[in-house]
Amino acid sequence: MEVSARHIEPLQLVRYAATERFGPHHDYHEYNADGKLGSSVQGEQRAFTVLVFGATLGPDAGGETHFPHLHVSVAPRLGDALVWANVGADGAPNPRSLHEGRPPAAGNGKLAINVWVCDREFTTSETLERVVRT
Ligand SMILES: O=C(O)CCC(=O)C(=O)O
Ligand SMILES: [Fe+2]
Repeated sequence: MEVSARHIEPLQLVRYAATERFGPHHDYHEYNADGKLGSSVQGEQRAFTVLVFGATLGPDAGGETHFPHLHVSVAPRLGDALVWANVGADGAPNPRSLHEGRPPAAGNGKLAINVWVCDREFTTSETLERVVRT
């Protein structure tokens, strides 16, 4: 798959206060019964996620990005980026990309930026309501 900066969705900032979490989910868009990618704006698929951490959380501060199927947990560190594929080489959603944002422990917050790299050019000509979503 060829990618360029034009394949990047509008960036999404995620901010967690202490104890807030983002439960297990996939970043890819699911296919509806009619064969369309349900939450996709322009038929694009989120092929890759680049999660850029905007805060450092120490060893007991929680806030890890956890991949249950892979038994991998990554602690946030300011400026680090975690990159993974949400789809296989054939472009099909890969359920093993399941991940969650664990809650920061009391007294900690977490910031990150989602950079979703899609399988096609993403234009922002659509209305804002359709582009800004989770
Ligand atoms: O906060 C995290 O570690 C993960 C965030 C995430 O998965 C998302 O925003 O889609
Ligand atoms: Fe995610």
